[in-house]
Amino acid sequence: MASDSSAAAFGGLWRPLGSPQQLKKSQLKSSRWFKPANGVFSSTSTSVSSRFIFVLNANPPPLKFCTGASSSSSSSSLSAQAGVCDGSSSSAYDAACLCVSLALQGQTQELRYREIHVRPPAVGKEDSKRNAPFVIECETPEHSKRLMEVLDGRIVHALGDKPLAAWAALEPTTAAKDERPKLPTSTDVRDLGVPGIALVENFVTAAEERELLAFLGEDGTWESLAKRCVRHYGYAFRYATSDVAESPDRSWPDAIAHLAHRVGAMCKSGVAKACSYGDEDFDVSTSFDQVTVNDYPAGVGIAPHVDTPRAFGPTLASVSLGSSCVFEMIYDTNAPGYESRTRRRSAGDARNDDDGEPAFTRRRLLVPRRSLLVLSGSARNEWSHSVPSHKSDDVNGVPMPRSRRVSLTLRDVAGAPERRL
Ligand SMILES: O=C(O)CCC(=O)C(=O)O
Ligand SMILES: [Fe+2]
Repeated sequence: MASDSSAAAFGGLWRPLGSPQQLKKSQLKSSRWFKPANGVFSSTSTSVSSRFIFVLNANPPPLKFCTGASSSSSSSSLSAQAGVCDGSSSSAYDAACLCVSLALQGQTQELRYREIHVRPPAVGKEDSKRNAPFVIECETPEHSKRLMEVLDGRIVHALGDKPLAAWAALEPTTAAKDERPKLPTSTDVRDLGVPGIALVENFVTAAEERELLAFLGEDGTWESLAKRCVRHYGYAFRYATSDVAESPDRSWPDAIAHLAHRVGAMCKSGVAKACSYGDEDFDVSTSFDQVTVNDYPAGVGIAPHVDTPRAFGPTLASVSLGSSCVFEMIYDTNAPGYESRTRRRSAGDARNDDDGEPAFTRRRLLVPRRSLLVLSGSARNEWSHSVPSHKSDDVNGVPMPRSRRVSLTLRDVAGAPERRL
């Protein structure tokens, strides 16, 4: 954190926001970025790369600020970035540049603008102007540390009616990432501590697995995504808008109908409930009318996400074929109601906070080949799920090589007028 004198150095433009806790951003869904304990680097601090991430947490107002207001000796070298912005689509980017420029002028004279690079968020994201994470690349880790200290937990006042809050975190070096203690992997959902999750092992036999894979190999065409192929039954899923087609527009072959019926019956029978953690969160009323098949090459996974509740009903089910894998469930503890929903904490909680409270809780579950995984309640709506991309999963110290994995995700299209089952 910068000292009080920095506020004067910034001509009153900045003030500390109090606890950086207020500025934690939910989109930082992994513990990749971190802050040193209490904002202080100790000899045991993780070593950092030259990059840090920087988030502006409000819609940037049209910037009225102009170069004339910054009359420090270094302003001439910075003025190109601190110019007037008309509030158009690039305003978040300009605001980030401006924040960094001010930080450089007021605090770290020896840093020059040419030594950093602000990367705007990926183009085309609808909300890129709000909560936009910027990656700042400095020349050295020392520079990134100093800039983070200056920017983190600050609010910019002179940019218009709406203040912009800044939240920053550092990137650990690759070596430091490898040094982190490995999270334990649960082999039983009841040890996982994620309410509303069930795992039914050996849900399909080896013969059924062969038949399903043979059927999928012959049936229709695959759609290629960046690293995996997908196919949909019942309703198409549109990745660009995270939505499904309005009415069923895909075939519903017998093999798929049979599987959907079996999964639905398993959920209703109470067997899935018996294999679950957190019964009261477990909704078993679903009939499945949409199936997405994911075909993952060896080592490929899927990024953390919550299946959009707008499109899909309260229960998700996934049947794993061809390979086991480790699922990672992530909960953002800054979301309201964390304590009441998560009844246990384990030594495996990932911590990237600076006051001992975990900012994100991460749990790992071994999902065996031929099993049925069911997500409902909190597990479906509040925890994001992912399959991290690894050639080999570490299961409590034992390497488990991953081969090609085909999963069938069964869902119920929210509000669909007709039910197939
Ligand atoms: O591969 C899996 O089991 C999960 C797939 C998934 O999360 C999805 O399709 O939304
Ligand atoms: Fe999913």
